Amino acid sequence: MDIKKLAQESIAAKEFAYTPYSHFRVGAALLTKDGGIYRGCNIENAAYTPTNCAERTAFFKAVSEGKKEFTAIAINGDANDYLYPCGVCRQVMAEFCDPETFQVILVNTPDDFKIFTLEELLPGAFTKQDITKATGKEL
Ligand SMILES: O=c1ccn([C@H]2C[C@H](O)[C@@H](CO)O2)c(=O)[nH]1
Ligand SMILES: [Zn+2]
Repeated sequence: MDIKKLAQESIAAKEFAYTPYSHFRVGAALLTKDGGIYRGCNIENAAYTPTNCAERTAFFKAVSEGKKEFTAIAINGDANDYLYPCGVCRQVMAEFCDPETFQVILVNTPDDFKIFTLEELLPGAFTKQDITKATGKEL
């Protein structure tokens, strides 16, 4: 999968963003290990806190359809700059992705992006391995 294509998908994913409060649209394109792409957009709410970020929308769509292995996510916001995922979304990524290899691609334009590993963005994340260590239970 070429990065430019995933970057374009993240921009296209903003189309259905539901943002009557912030007017700030975010799109994400999540690449599965088997080459599928799940798009996500942010979905806001009058009560504010139920708002779902684009990144989590993409993850939850994929997981709800049985996908649990991912290689990369591209993210694009309306800011004309790189948009870094929030802490909650980083933690959701850590649940499903290998921190050393999963690529987080911050898209400014299809030709202008920055790539980080998840480990760089959320070093030492708390994961199910920590629970296994503490309880001896394989999860
Ligand atoms: O990484 C981010 C950061 C923000 N937002 C959304 C949440 C809210 O709808 C709007 C303004 O914070 O942008 C995302 O979807 N992803
Ligand atoms: Zn988020």
